[in-house]
Amino acid sequence: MSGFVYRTIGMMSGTSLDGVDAALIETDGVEVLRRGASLSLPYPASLRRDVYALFDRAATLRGDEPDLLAAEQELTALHVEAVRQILTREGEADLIGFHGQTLYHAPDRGRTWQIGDASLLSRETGLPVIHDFRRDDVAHGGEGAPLAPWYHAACLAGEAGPVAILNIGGVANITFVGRDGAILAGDTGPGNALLDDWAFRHTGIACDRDGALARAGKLDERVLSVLLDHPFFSRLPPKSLDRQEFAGSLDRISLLSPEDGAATLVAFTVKAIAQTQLPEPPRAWFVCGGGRHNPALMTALAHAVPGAVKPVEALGWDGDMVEAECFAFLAVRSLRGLPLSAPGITGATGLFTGGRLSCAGIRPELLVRGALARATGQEAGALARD
Ligand SMILES: Nc1ncnc2c1ncn2[C@@H]1O[C@H](COP(=O)(O)OP(=O)(O)OP(=O)(O)O)[C@@H](O)[C@H]1O
Ligand SMILES: CC(=O)N[C@H]1[C@@H]2OC[C@@H](O2)[C@@H](O)[C@@H]1O[C@H](C)C(=O)O
Repeated sequence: MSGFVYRTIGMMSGTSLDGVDAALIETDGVEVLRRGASLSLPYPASLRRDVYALFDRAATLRGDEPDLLAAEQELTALHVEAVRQILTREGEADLIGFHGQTLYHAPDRGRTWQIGDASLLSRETGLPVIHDFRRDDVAHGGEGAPLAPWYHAACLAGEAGPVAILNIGGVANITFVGRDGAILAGDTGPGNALLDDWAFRHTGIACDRDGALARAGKLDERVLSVLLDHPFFSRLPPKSLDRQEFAGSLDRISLLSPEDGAATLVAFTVKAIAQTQLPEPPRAWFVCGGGRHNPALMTALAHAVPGAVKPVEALGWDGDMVEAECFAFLAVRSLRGLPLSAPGITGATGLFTGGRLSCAGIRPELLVRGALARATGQEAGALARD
């Protein structure tokens, strides 16, 4: 253990817009000592609709539009509720890592934007909140994503490379760990987001549950090659995506039946993963994120890549909570000034820390004591534990 151990609640609301995942871990930002309570709170359908509508205008939003602020308040309130429920089960915590909802991600334009009111979250919970994890990385020439490789690598400690951790969320991303422990990471392409949108369009259900549509359909090779004809796929990792980057793909499959369209989208996600250029083929692929619940995706993946394909539960992890736990871990790294950026992970020009601290909810005397503790060489965790 290299420092003070923090009981930290991490929260992620991912690109699938399915809701907020929250998990408490005990960590010093280098190792994970304990995984505690976790939960998911679904977005109400109206909030999902409201955020979805914001995606379409994200590039031109200023940040003070009433509908944007209303969505931000509502999703922050859901995070406050998630913290309350975790605290009911865990008693106390030191810190919150708050990812927020990515609205817009364009590192090539120097922007990545996660909405969520960290100051309100801190006031409502009385805890310090680390947020805005991606901005500094972009400022240092990085992609701003993925950041989870830090957590994947910490949890993999002792597992011999070459292995891959594959997250299939709304977007899919990979962490490759070589024999020598070197990490190469990046988004691979679409995950479930297109399939969710397609399923919703045809069935009114928010995802292709258990791959039912895709398993009844046939992949259209010609359409698949059109989908794969996108400049993102000729880039080498590290690289990242905005959720909406491939939204136009749905127009390209619009003439297919619901089943064939779903089968083609599954093949799109899987082919994009399989063709990602890695230093050597992983001997095992451990899959986390909601996509591992889709048997159509998992079966297609097992056929498309060399090496074993298993859910991360094979490593003893909870594949639905990896990202929430990750933002708890990264919050502690941020508090301690440890790196969140690295050239092999995000393409940043060096090792840099990131994230912002909101202490709006902390009693002033604790802040003063926290500052004193830091000045005398103790760690800031003393601040919230007091
Ligand atoms: N039983 C299931 N059958 C099919 N798909 C499922 C099932 N359960 C979950 N999913 C998929 O998983 C998605 C949610 O995955 P997850 O929570 O990992 O995404 P996210 O965290 O929002 O995304 P990201 O990692 O891109 O931020 C759902 O939108 C759905 O597509
Ligand atoms: C900009 C943004 O929010 N990116 C997400 C998204 O969801 C999956 C993939 O795209 C990944 O790059 C990232 O999230 C995870 C938690 C990450 O940063 O590792």
